[in-house]
Amino acid sequence: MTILEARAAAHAPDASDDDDEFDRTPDRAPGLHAWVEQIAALTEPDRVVWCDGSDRERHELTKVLLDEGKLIRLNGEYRPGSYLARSDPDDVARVESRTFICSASREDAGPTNNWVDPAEMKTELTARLRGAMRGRTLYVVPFSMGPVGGRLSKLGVQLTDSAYVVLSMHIMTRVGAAPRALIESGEPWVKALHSVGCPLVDEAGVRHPDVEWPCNPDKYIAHFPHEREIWSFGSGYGGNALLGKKSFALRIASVIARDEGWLAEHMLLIKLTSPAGRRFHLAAAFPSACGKTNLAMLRSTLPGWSVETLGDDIAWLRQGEDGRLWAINPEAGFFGVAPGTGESTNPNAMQTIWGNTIFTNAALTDDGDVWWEGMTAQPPAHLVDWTGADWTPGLGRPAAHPNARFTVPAAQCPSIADDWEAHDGVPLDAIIFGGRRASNVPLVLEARDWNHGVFLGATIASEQTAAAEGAVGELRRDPFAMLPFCGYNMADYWAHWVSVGRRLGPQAPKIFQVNWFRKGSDGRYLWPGFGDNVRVLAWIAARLEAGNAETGRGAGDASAADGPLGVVPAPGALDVSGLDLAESDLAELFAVDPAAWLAEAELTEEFFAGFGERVPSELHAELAELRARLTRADGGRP
Ligand SMILES: Nc1nc2c(ncn2[C@@H]2O[C@H](COP(=O)(O)OP(=O)(O)OP(=O)(O)O)[C@@H](O)[C@H]2O)c(=O)[nH]1
Ligand SMILES: O=C([O-])CC(=O)C(=O)O
Ligand SMILES: [Mn+2]
Repeated sequence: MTILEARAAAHAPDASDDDDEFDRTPDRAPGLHAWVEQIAALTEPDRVVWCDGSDRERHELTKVLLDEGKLIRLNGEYRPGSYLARSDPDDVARVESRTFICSASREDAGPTNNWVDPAEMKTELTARLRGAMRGRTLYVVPFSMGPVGGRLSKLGVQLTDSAYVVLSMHIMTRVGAAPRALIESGEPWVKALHSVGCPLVDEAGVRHPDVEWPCNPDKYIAHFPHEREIWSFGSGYGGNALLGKKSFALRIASVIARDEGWLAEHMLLIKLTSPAGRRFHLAAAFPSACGKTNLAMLRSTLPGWSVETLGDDIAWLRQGEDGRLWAINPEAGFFGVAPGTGESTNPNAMQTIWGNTIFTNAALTDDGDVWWEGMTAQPPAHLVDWTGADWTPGLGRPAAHPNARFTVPAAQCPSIADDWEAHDGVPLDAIIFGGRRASNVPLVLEARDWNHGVFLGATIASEQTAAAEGAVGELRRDPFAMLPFCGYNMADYWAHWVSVGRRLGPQAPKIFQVNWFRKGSDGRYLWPGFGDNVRVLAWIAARLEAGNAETGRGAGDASAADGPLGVVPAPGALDVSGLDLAESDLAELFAVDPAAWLAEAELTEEFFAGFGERVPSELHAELAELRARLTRADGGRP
């Protein structure tokens, strides 16, 4: 039965007898079948539809959403096959305060996660889910994270009562018969249950009209790492509802990775090619809305250098038979930040979203296209803003929500690498950590060794962005850009990184830290960023070449010098030719104020103390080493 037929049947008088598609599904995966039946009995949807990921399904879901007024069709002349969704104004970003890691003990979740006893959480959520899908359709969405059947790939099934979520899962993951067949053949898989928590029929059996963006003021994004399960209730927003992404590929996968000896990371993945044709694979972890998608799609301003895109948000890293660390992007699409994305900043993203794109919370132009702040230098004279209200420039409020997003297939990206779906992934040469820091953190530095790199990752702080609730601009620790995404105790996660490095030994990727966001005393960004970030990548490549030539690490060739924080470019080693960059700004980009850093070291000590005994001794040793170097740089004052 197709989705439209199922809906028609459900509205026919005697539909209830044969509308359950799953009754006619052969019971080859009793776990899956029984689970779907159990959730259907609990949530009481009008019907259950098994999704196959086909184009036909996509068209039918789109028609349903258009008919229900939940999508607006954009002008096909400008944006073929594309739609705009407007969310509830209270459902626009991830809800970290309502995100839970329900491990067996509070200590396993650690001090950075919200913890609730798993049995208690299931009892509470079961009550919330009772009848939660009344009047709606329960979609069963089998999917693969990573290419279907790939060595590093993993399987999941999302149950959801949102057609918008199914359409988005079509783009962001590999949905369909192939992952379902693997699940039915007995491969392990992750249960991902999602409901917007907004039934259309109340307890008395009275049907209520639907709304443009159903959701519930009470939200739960709950993870059960031991059972490898996700229960998400009350939100339709991407990071809370597209459960393959942050919930599975990071929170649950980080636990699987700990148990299996690999790494699930909040990292973009790129291939960098030098003028001499040398190729480097780099992964970079930046907190939400701190430049991953932009770096992943970088268009080089340095002649001869190029960047190809492999992934823009998540990377799974695993040691290969050759002893090196190999990486895949487990996703199939991009869920990118729209504001700030324009021809001048990210032309590859602008070309990627030429069509077949779902926009959420963008503004609508009078001729049926989308617009957001930063798409063009001048806004159109009139828009309908993300809330559906009329908008004209000068109103003093943005037309698009600051966390407006585009959802688009990765294959449409003009800079996508040929091998982005390679089953074994790509061998990694370097790992980069970064954050949004107006002060203190230099443009780039290189870790002295793996453990120093783990220390750099563990101590990242970044200014809050609109990607999650909270005060934008406030500085917070975001170790490894994983603060909201680590599915277990963050200190254990650091220890896991240390142990992975030990296993990789000399084959480990080199580790770097970058900061595109340093500001001058006048408040302007000191570094041009975007395409010019390739200049930093070129220096990193030079360091990788130097590392290959030498046996050891650290400074020791013409490209680098030793600094208190790490290895930095030697004078002249960073190519800034043709940039309008004052000598004083360049100096400021690398300035290290030992007093400010000693104060930051104090805060790091406090931060580590919050994790107690579980912090690996290697990180305490790195902190001691940092303080010693800073004290020497400060003229030896204690
Ligand atoms: N000044 C400056 N801004 C940048 C740079 N790179 C990205 N940005 C801006 O930072 C914001 C977020 O960039 P994204 O690339 O979407 O960030 P992200 O890390 O992919 O965000 P998530 O998808 O939320 O994880 C956008 O407004 C960008 O325009 C840069 O090099 N310099
Ligand atoms: O997960 C989301 O909602 C969007 C995203 O990429 C992030 O916040 O890091
Ligand atoms: Mn992104």
